[in-house]
Parts: sequence; C-alpha cells; structure tokens
Amino acid sequence: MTTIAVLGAGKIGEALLSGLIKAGRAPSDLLFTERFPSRAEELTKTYGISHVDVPTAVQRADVIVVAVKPQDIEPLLDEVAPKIPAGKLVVSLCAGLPTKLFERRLPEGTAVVRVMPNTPMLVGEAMAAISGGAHAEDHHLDLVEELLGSVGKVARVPETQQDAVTALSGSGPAYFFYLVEAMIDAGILLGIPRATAADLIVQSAVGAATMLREGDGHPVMLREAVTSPAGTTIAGIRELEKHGVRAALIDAIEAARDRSVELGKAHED
Ligand SMILES: NC(=O)C1=CN([C@@H]2O[C@H](COP(=O)(O)OP(=O)(O)OC[C@H]3O[C@@H](n4cnc5c(N)ncnc54)[C@H](OP(=O)(O)O)[C@@H]3O)[C@@H](O)[C@H]2O)C=CC1
Ligand SMILES: O=C(O)[C@@H]1CCC=N1
Repeated sequence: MTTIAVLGAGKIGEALLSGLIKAGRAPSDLLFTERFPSRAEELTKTYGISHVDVPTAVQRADVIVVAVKPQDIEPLLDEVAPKIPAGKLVVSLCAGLPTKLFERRLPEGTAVVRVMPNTPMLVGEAMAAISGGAHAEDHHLDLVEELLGSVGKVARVPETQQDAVTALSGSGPAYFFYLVEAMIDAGILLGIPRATAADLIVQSAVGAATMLREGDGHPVMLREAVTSPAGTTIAGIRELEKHGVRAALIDAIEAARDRSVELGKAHED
C-alpha cells in the first residue's frame, strides 16, 4: 500500500487525511507532521494516524504532501531537502507555489505534482486540479489522481492555469459560504428565525448545486426557469444587477488569481 505523509496538518491537511480515511484508506498508511504537540495529539486521537517528525515522514512515505502555508515553505524545504531520499513523489497543495520552486530545492529529478484542492474533501466532494512538474511522469499523475479521486473530482490542467484554478475552485467554496451567509442574514431581516432561514437557504443551495451537476441545464437556463414574468425573482435580479454583483464576483476572482501569482513570485530566485 502507498504510504502518504502530510507535512503540515492544518485545515487542508486535515481535510485530506479525514477524506482519505472516510474513503477507506487505513490510518496505518497515513502519517503527518505538525508543529504544535496539542494539535498533533488531537489529530492522532481523532483519526488514529501517527504523528512523526519531518525526517521520518520523508523516509517512510512514498508520497509526501506539502500542506503548509506558502509563507512557511522555505523553512520546511530547508528541513526536507537534506533528508528526502531520491525517488519520492512530492505533492504540493500550496497556493501560488510553482513546481519549479520544489524542483530547485529538492534532489535532482524529484517528481513534483502541484495540486489545488478545496475543503469539500472533508465530505468526499472536493474539486482538485493537478499539474505535473518537469520530472512528473504519467504514473505519478495517475497516482495523485487516484488518491484525490477518492475524495472528489479531479481535473488535469496545465500548470499555467493553476493560479486561476486556485481563485475559482480553491477559494470558490468560501464565496459560496459568503453568499449563503448573506442570504441567511436577509432571512433574519425579513423576520425568519435563523435556524429556519439556514435550513431554507442551505437546502436551496444543495438543490441548485445538484441541478447544475446532474441536470442537463445551463446555469442561465436554470435561472430563467425560476424567473417568472412580472414575478418575484426578476425584482431581486434587478437589485443584484444594480449593485454590480456579477462584476464584483468577476473582480473578486481576478483579485484571488493575482494574489496567487504574487504568492509564487515571493519565492522566485
Ligand atoms: N484552506 C483551504 O481551503 C485551502 C488551502 N490550500 C493550501 O493549503 C496550504 C495550507 O493551508 P491551510 O490548511 O488553510 O493552512 P493552515 O494554517 O490551517 O495549515 C498549515 C499547517 O501547517 C503547519 N506548519 C507550518 N510549518 C510547518 C512545518 N515546518 N512543519 C510542520 N507543520 C508546519 C501549521 O502550523 P502552525 O499553526 O504552527 O503555523 C499549520 O497547522 C496552503 O498552502 C494553502 O494555500 C489549498 C487549497 C484550499
Ligand atoms: O486562501 C487561500 O490562500 C487558500 C488557497 C485556496 C483556498 N484557500
């Protein structure tokens, strides 16, 4: 069985570990590193996986998943580079960081796959995009696709698209949560109790997402089917247009893409 080590088990590292266990992977095939002993203890207790130090992780694992913040990558690479044996597969989940950063710092020929996942990994509904670096071969991409395929959907994209993907599907869940939060607030304004408003909106979001994924409709057609002549929906849509919500979303996603590019530039030679 492939042994996987997650370096930095924060929010996304934990989402991956939890998703892999829910998908049937044995906890004994998983390792993680963490800086805070109390956090490590909590994860071991919850998932039954072993907390190890970085040298042990890179020795024992076949696949080394880097899940620290981009700002923490340099000290981690200082620790990993002298210890990692040749022939390991390194998978980076870090926003903005190009595969060539890892290739420059790790032993010559190390296979690196850049992945942009998202937190719905926790419930087996991730969207992950993967791109191989200079030494990643098809079998490496196949292995990463199989691993992430057990916790959601996987797309292969050219690495040049990863900053845009980060903005769309990496950050994307946050924008949906933000919309849901705002819609629940609207319910409160209209006098609906918070719990009822949350039920109404969350189930509407699940229903809409299911129609988008499973139906054969285009989002425009689906929206038109809700929008009756002289009805309620068009009265709301007019307000969304007046407030520039479409342009705001486009600008938001462009800003997220630009931030991803900036995070990568901070680690250029
Ligand atoms: N959150 C998300 O939705 C997504 C995040 N990502 C990417 O995943 C990465 C992690 O993000 P996220 O999980 O949100 O961040 P977190 O801060 O929650 O997780 C990072 C974890 O790594 C730990 N860490 C830092 N340095 C080391 C080290 N040298 N050795 C061991 N552990 C270390 C941190 O510890 P400490 O708390 O002490 O700093 C923290 O627990 C980022 O690069 C991000 O771009 C990608 C897709 C989605
Ligand atoms: O906000 C971030 O930087 C990370 C990357 C994508 C989602 N969360």
